[in-house]
Amino acid sequence: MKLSRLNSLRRVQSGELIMKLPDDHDDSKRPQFPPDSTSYKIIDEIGIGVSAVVYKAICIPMNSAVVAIKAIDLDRSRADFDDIRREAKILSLLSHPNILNAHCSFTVDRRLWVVMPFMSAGSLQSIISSSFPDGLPEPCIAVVLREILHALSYLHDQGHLHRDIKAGNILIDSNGSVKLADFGVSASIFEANSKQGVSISPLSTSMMLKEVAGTPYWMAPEVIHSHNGYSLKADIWSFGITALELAHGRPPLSHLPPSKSLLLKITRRFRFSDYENHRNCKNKNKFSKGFKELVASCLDQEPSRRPCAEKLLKHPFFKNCKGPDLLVKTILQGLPSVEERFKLGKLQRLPSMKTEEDEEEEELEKEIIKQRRISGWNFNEDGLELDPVFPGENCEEECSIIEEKGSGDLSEWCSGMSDLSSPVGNERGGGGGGGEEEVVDRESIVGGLVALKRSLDEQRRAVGSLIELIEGEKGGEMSREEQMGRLMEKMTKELENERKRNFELEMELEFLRLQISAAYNNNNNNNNNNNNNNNNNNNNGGGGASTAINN
Ligand SMILES: Nc1ncnc2c1ncn2[C@@H]1O[C@H](COP(=O)(O)OP(=O)(O)OP(=O)(O)O)[C@@H](O)[C@H]1O
Repeated sequence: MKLSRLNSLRRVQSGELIMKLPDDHDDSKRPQFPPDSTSYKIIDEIGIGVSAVVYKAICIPMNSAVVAIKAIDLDRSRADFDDIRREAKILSLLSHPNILNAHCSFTVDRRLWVVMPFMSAGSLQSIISSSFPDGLPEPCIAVVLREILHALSYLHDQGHLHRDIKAGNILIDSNGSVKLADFGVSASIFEANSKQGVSISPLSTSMMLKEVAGTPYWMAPEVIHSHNGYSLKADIWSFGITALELAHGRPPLSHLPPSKSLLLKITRRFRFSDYENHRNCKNKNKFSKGFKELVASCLDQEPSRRPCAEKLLKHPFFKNCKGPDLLVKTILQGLPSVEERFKLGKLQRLPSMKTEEDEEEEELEKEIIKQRRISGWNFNEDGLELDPVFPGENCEEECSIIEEKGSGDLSEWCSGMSDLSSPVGNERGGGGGGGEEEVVDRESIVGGLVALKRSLDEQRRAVGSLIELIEGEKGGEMSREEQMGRLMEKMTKELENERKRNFELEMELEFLRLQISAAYNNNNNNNNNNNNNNNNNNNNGGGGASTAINN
């Protein structure tokens, strides 16, 4: 999911938008791919996102060169027309071996087709989810991270933020070359500041962006909640999260829905300094000290303390880093093709494919949730993970719970909400009694709602299985096309529901944001009133103060 301005694409008509995106500054050097759909023949589907489908295709007039086409549904896309134009402009000015440029793009009906070089191994995210669910070997992570740092160093030098660094946007070719892709939410710091009327100097720390953009699990805390905005170092945070994603096979907090992970980042601080408490965790020797240090430096809460890409490239972690052919030998050999992986992944995503193990895991998770409330998050350098902290518990117990099952559900949300509803009173020693009662009340209500939601989910799943069963019985008579059609219909519905849910969660988040600012405003007003009272009392002499307090 990407957060960006809501779309205003209704005015885009077929054929209205045609852009050429040179992959080299010198137009004469590069092949000109035709910007019309009849020149391309789609071979296979290789990926699907929230608002786009990616195809493997050939370009007939270009000697049937293999390409990838990302077909973005303009009605569903959250990016607006200006964003798309800006992405095209940014891409056309960039030229780096670790950045994937598009050949050209144009509209076909209500879709924007972006024609790109085909990276035959697909994204690292798809590689990991199909063949390395527990993460990549460290020497391979080093190769990938170094190549991405080269891309970032180049981008940042030009004043651009990528704003969506993650394994899903890192593509690998058959020769092991690594490229950063998807500049859909990228931004130019110069552009943003000239829009805001700020005078520009490339080294100025005042070059700040304010728009919330990116994918929640990878977003830097300052992107979500800073009043001053954020800058290039937001990409360094996402780079650190990507390093964890490559190491563990998933980003931290990904067991929570995206909006909850955002909320936790707003309400909690990841305190790196506390990691010493977690020395006893398992897996502590899985990663080198150099790797842990590199990641820790990128995940510093304070953006200015995070090293820039150029400096990270000099980190000792990269000292013995191998070339991209290591990826060919270690990762690509025997890897199913991107098309095969996509088809397999599609089947695995079907609800009926839920295994008994998954269900057991859910049960255990529910049990843990009943017993635990999370009071914070720590970056655990040894375990290389963001760990939840449970109040008054020792590390070993925490770690075993985290490692067994992860954690989190609406009870965390609830504990987050209790803090949100009274942040000022709790933190500043004011507020008085009643807070605890409110938390308990809220918890029991949320507990009830959680139970209700689960029971509805269970029923939904049961009905789903029933439908599957009935469809399965008919399956013998159905042609393969019919079956695929039904499957597509079902998946489209699921996707639509997911989009609705995400939208609702975003609305909830917005509501909570408003609550926070209202709470702060109230508190400021109260403080002002108290100050005024104190001033009045001081003017009236010592006796007046006690009268005001008693009242
Ligand atoms: N140029 C390409 N060459 C080969 N495979 C590609 C190419 N572009 C995308 N893919 C494949 O298609 C998948 C989906 O691409 P897409 O850009 O929609 O993914 P995403 O970044 O995971 O989604 P989103 O942008 O919605 O967050 C990728 O995971 C990758 O495997």
